[in-house]
Formats: sequence, C-alpha cells, structure tokens
Amino acid sequence: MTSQLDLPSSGWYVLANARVHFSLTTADIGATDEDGFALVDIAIADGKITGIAPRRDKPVPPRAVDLAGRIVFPCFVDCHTHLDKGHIWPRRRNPDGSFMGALEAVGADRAANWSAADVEARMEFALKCAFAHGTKAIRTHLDSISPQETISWPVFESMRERWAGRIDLQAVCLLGIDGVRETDWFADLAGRVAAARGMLGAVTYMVPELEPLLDRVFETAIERGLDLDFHADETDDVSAISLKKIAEKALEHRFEGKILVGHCCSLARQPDADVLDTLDKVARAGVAVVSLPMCNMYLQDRRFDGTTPRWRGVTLLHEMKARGIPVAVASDNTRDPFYAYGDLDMLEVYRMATRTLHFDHPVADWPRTVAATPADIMRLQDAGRLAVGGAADLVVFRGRSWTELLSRPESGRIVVRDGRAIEAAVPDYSELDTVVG
Ligand SMILES: O=c1cc[nH]c(=O)[nH]1
Repeated sequence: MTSQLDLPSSGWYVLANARVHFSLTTADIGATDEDGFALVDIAIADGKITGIAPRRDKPVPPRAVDLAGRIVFPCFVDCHTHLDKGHIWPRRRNPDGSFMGALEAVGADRAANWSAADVEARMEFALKCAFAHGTKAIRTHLDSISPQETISWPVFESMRERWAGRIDLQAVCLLGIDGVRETDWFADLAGRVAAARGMLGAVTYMVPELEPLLDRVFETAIERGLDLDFHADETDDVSAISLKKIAEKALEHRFEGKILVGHCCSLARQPDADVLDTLDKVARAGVAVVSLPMCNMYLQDRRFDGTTPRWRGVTLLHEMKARGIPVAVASDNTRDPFYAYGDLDMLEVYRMATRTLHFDHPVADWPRTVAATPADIMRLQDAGRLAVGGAADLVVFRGRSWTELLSRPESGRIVVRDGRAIEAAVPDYSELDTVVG
C-alpha cells in the first residue's frame, strides 16, 4: 500500500502521536481512554522498536513523523487459513453454498487441478495479498488426502523459504479423521509433517471410532513431538461434540504440546449444562480455540427453502475467554467453495468478528485475537505485540478511533516492516487468469 505519510527510508525516527491499544503492546502506555487507547511516541531504529512512551505534553522529538492520533497495530497473525485452496472459485464454485457442496467441489478440483505449479501460483497470490494487508505470520492447513500430500507439502516448504523474512509460514495436515484408520499411510504422513516442522491435524467427525482415532492422533503427536490443530464441529448438529472429545483426550494423554481447535460451531447450539462441561474440560486441557466468522456466516445455517439464516454460526468466544481459554479469530478460506470471498485481510476479519461476535461494548482486550493470542498459539515470540526491543513490524491506519477504523476498508493503511514502509500492493486478480480462468 502506498504511504501518504512519507516515513524515513533510512536512519532512526519517531512515530509521534500514535494511538495504541493497551491490549496490543507490552509497554506501559499510561492511562488509557474509555476505548483502551493511549497516545504514544514509538521510536524506531535499525528495524526495531527502541521506545514506546506516553505522549503527554512533551515537545515533539526530533525526526518525528506526526501521526496525529492515527491507530497503530502490530502486524497481524493469521492462525487458520487454507492457502492451498485459495482463489479456485472462478473455476470451481460451491453449487449451493453448503458445507457438503464445498467438500465435493474442492475434492473434484483437487483431483483435477492441484499440480505443484497450480498450488504454488495460488499460494503466491494469497501471500502477496496478506503481506500487503499487514500480516506477518500465517498458519495454513494443507489438504493431505493421498496423493495430494506428496505435492502440497514440498510446495509449502519452498514457499516458506521464499517468503522467509516477510511472512512466517506454518502448515498443518488436513484430512478427515477416518483417514487415520490407514495406519501405515498416517504414520508416513506424520513423518512428512514432522520433517517439514508442521503440525498434525484432522477434521473430527462424530464417527463411531472417534475416540480410538483421536488416541492414535495424540499418540503420534507425542511420539513425534508435534503440536496439534483440529477442525471440529463445523455444523449446527447438536450431537457434534468432538471439541469435548479432543479436550478429554488431551487430559487423558497428558498432552504437553499446544492444541488449537477451529470452528466449534455446534457448541453454540447445545444446552447450557453441556456447554459448561465442555468449556471446563477445554480450559483444563489448555486447548485454544479459533473462530472463523466469515466462513461460518457463509456456510452455517444455509437454508434451501427460501428462508433466512437465524444464527450466526460462530462459537462461544466470550464464554471461552471468560474461562481463560486462549481465543483467536482468523481468515479461513478465501475465494474457494468454503467461502466465496475474502482477501486474507485480518482487519476485515476483525471487523466481521466485531459485528458477528460483539467484540465491543466493551472492546476490552479483543484485539489480541488477531495479534498476541494467535502468536502465542503459533509459538512466535516476536509477533503480535508492539514491544520495545521487538521488530518494528506494524500497521498505521487512518482511523483514530474504533468507529473510524472499522467503518472503512482502510485500503490506504501503511504497512511498516523492519521499520520501513513497504511498497507492496495487493496483486491484480488478472494475475491468476491463466491459472483459474
Ligand atoms: O472450513 C473448512 C473446513 C474444511 N476445509 C476447509 O477448507 N475449510
């Protein structure tokens, strides 16, 4: 995005009068206003933040760029995406907007088209979008249904290398939990994931052998020292309780790695007593949860009788956070049959989350859901917070308050990486014309 502010391209400088939210910095920013903001000066040198100090009435320092109260965020962390599926919409739509429609359309497209060159071109496009919007770390799921794992994982590893220093990439294998029944194949997959420093994952359906299959996933993760990342209960079916089963298995296996679970939609439809039991177990097991508001609004409660959706599709983030469960929001799918829209813009995700999940009145520390919390889940030390001594990776918006920030697309935001404004722009859609038609 182009900078209208003209940040220095060499030497140290100070972003003066920056509006910073208490939840997005480790620095002492003094008293905050009713929205949790304080005006600060952020000193930047050699690609690092060297100071964050309350503005108060001090004279403006030398080499200051006056932000006049614009909001500054740390660069975003997006902990649940599907870069391997992104942008196939022009050649493979969801026929009816349903979850099954998405699964079948993606399956057919994968079998027909997902060569290494195809996956690489779409991933590259997606990463350019995310980078231009101000994201510095992404975890992607990779469809790992045989033989796709032999194609997508090597592509992922080379993309991670190519993007090193711009976007930190992590990957998780994605397969239906019944794929774990193929003992030898699953062991090989786990070996591939471990060799690529990935995470072990699966989509948990309420199949009769869910518990023994989960046992195998946990045992494999323990053997290999892998973190876990599941898709669970992406349905309105109240009998879908795999989040609870995952938490129970984590406790039973005394699992010490990190566990992230995405979606958990059916929880919001279950009776209160069941919800409380599940949340207590999730909290005790140290499981983190990521909600995907854009994809959930698109797929959940889709009706085929001409009637209007009646629920929001998202899980119970407020109740989870109140219990100390780490909660995040993320992009999920972009322009594929699971979600027809999206551009890996975490500000858009946060805006949608604010509307769908009521991240307001009060805003409290909800901004952490796109920053420090996913960074912790992904074990990233230097991400998700504005910290003295940390990288000067930040986004300067035009908005000076929540209402200004969340009312416009903020396409003129300035993304600063290692202290310098980047020139990156979102790629033109035509770049993918020869790939997806
Ligand atoms: O939401 C989902 C679920 C499974 N696979 C996806 O790509 N997205």
